[in-house]
Amino acid sequence: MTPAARLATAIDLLAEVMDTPRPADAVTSAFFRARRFIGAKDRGEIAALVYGVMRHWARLHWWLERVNHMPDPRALVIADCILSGGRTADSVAGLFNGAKFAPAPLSDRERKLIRALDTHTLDHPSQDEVVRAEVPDWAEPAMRATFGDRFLAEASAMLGEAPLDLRVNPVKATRDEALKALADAGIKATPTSLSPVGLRLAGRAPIMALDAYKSGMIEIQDEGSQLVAFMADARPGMQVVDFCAGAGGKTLAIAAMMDNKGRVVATDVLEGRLIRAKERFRRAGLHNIETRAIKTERDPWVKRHKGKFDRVVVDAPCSGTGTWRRNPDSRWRPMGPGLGDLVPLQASILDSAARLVRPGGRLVYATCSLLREENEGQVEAFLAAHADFTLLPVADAWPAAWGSPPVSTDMLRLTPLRHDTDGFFAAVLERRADVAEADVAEADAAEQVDEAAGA
Ligand SMILES: C[S@@+](CC[C@H](N)C(=O)[O-])C[C@H]1O[C@@H](n2cnc3c(N)ncnc32)[C@H](O)[C@@H]1O
Repeated sequence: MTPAARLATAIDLLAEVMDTPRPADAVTSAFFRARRFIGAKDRGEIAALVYGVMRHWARLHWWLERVNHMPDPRALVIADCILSGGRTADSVAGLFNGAKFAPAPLSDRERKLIRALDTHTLDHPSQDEVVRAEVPDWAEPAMRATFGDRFLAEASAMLGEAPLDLRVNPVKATRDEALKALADAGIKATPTSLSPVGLRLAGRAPIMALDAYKSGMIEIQDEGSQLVAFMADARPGMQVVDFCAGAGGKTLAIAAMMDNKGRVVATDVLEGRLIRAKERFRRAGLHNIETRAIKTERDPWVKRHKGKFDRVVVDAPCSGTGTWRRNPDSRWRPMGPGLGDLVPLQASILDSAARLVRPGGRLVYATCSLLREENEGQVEAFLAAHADFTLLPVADAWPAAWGSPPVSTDMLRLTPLRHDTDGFFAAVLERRADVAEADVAEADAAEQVDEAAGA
């Protein structure tokens, strides 16, 4: 494809992304599936143009507003070419030439636009901090409350692309064996510094086409997500629930730690996700996982299995603020419920899932959010309401066999700035081993009153 044809295709893709509430990665995959004639290199460059616009969204809108131009897909791509791509106005005019497969020629208004933007760059001293840091209004107060004077530094660390990380499946291979398999396929990777089974790729690579992936030797998983799964310290023979298992990213890591011994129950309210997860479990050679769709977090299954599990992991639905590098569009149109609905839902899920933990067992609460109210705030509220649980510091929760813990704090808080992982949070709550029968009976009675009241 010519550079002009790539630009024209990028404008079409951006228009589709802007025209739907669906996540950009899903729209992009469907767009290229419908245009199989576009080669891998061109696909990469077209996606990079569109993702560039989404990463520069606030600043591009700031500039377009300043020069009084509508932020339509053409204008956004034109502005990004000049402000971030370093193109001159003349070179942009040369690409919008109306030739076959090229974008239509610039209108008079667009000609004025490129002259106004010529020689400028994305950042401008008059931009507010939130514009420079690409933070949407809905997240600003919570991010400021979380980070205080580190707000700009933490937010700025999320402007770039996330690295591509892999988790080596210990049931199938060692990290050295996986490194060799990747090297044999011409892919450069290095061991991750925090996860003992992680690999970080030097760039992008078609991982899913590799034998090492198809045979279950490696999985795509951010290093931070791997660390969250290890916080469960799931051991062979244990009974474990992954309560919000989704497509099974953490379930895979947890079950692999158990070396196929014991049982993992992966539950979720979305059955479709669990069905997709099953294929991943099969590929990974893990036979100790069963899936169970639940209607809500208060599904009768939970009551029937009260106090039965050594480990219960709650990877709660959240704002996803920790994954902004990976999904830049999600900051501009949060998918699903907003913070006002998420926070009570997280509390309700945690409260219900806690019933599954046996005395002496552990509850792991995790999110891919950076926001205090979804993280420490939830844990503090839970502990205040559940005297039979205590917080286990990371060093005490971390699996002894996995070397030193990644942090020395009470809870695991990972940010792109400080750990170069996605933003993740995890806290381990241990249920007192001596929970008396009387306490359990009292909790049962309270629960029956709640149920009778329709809570
Ligand atoms: C952060 S995602 C889980 C990601 C997954 N653990 C992984 O590592 O791939 C949160 C999941 O919670 C599920 N969920 C939402 N509401 C729920 C509820 N009330 N009870 C249980 N799961 C719920 C969502 O369907 C979603 O799959």
